[in-house]
Amino acid sequence: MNSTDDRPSPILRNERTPSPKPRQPPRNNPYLPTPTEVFFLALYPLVLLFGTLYAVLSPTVRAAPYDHTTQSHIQDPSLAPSYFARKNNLFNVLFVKKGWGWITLSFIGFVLTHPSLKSPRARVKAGIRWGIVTACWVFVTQWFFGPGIIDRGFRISGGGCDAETELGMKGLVSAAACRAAGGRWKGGHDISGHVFLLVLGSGFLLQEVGWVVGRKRLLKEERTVVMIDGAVKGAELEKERRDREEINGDELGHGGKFAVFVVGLSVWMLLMTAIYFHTWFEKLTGLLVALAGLYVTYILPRFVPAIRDIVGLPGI
Ligand SMILES: CCCCCCCCCCCCCCCC(=O)SCCNC(=O)CCNC(=O)[C@H](O)C(C)(C)COP(=O)(O)O
Ligand SMILES: Nc1ncnc2c1ncn2[C@@H]1O[C@H](COP(=O)(O)O)[C@@H](OP(=O)(O)O)[C@H]1O
Repeated sequence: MNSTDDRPSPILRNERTPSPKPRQPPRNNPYLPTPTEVFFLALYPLVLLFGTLYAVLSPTVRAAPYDHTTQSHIQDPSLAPSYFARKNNLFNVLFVKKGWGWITLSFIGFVLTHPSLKSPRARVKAGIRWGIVTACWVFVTQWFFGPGIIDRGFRISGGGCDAETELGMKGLVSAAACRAAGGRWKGGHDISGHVFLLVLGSGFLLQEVGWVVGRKRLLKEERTVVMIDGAVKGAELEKERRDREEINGDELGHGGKFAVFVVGLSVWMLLMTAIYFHTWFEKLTGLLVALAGLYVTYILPRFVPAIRDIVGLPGI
């Protein structure tokens, strides 16, 4: 025999041959959304794509006169292609224009009524995450050490207020100030505030409600987290023992149902924005800025333990 191993075979040695280990499915990547999250996130670009294609292909929408400066159809009810193409439609005035208020209200309703969120610790952490997404909303749409990021982006990309040159009025650095002075805010890249708000707000509610309510029933998959020593573990490991003794937390409840209604309405209005307003590129940048906010709030803490200690993860 040519073999260099001159020990008797395992059978002769009376040793057990090692049984092959059952194959574990590969762990989800802590730096990326889980497959279920990817499924829900993919709905946003699909809605935007569908709306944009619908606008291009629909004879009614194509035939309606369009103003490229305001990025909307002519608002005269007899010329607008649909009720939803008008800025003064009730859904826009009462829902989207007060959008962050509705998102906040439904979130508070869910947190205060759901049995899984009874512990003060879970409520405080959920409140901190609300603070982060709210800060994103404030910075992008309202104020960012001066004008919000949308208004700053508009000016940086070459836009401005025509009243500044035509009427010689200085300092009209936001769309609101420009319009208040009777000017037209034109010429720049106008990140869609509607797309941003609707994606950020509904994505926030889906995370907060989905991981609490669907964790046991719908989502059999695990979120993974990076521990201080660099090891990748399942996020459930960090759930407090007391919280693991399961409270019957897989029912939506009234708060959850209201939040799902707000998410549904947001997706509907997103589709309306996609069909009747903005260029495809402005909708895309609105989407990307919102996704960046969701990434910072929900994925970043999975791989930065120090941040996870403060903000937690929904449902953990
Ligand atoms: C670490 C620094 C933190 C900085 C900020 C932290 C948070 C400060 C507190 C902010 C108050 C939050 C209040 C929450 C309750 C409400 O939201 S009530 C207000 C209701 N208003 C809205 O929801 C307005 C929503 N509308 C818009 O954002 C814009 O109209 C738009 C939809 C983005 C589009 O604008 P257009 O003008 O139509 O283009
Ligand atoms: N789904 C929708 N329904 C009605 N108006 C919409 C809309 N989406 C966008 N708009 C309007 O289009 C303009 C640009 O929106 P945004 O930049 O926020 O995406 C805004 O006009 P006004 O600012 O004149 O109200 C906004 O009200």
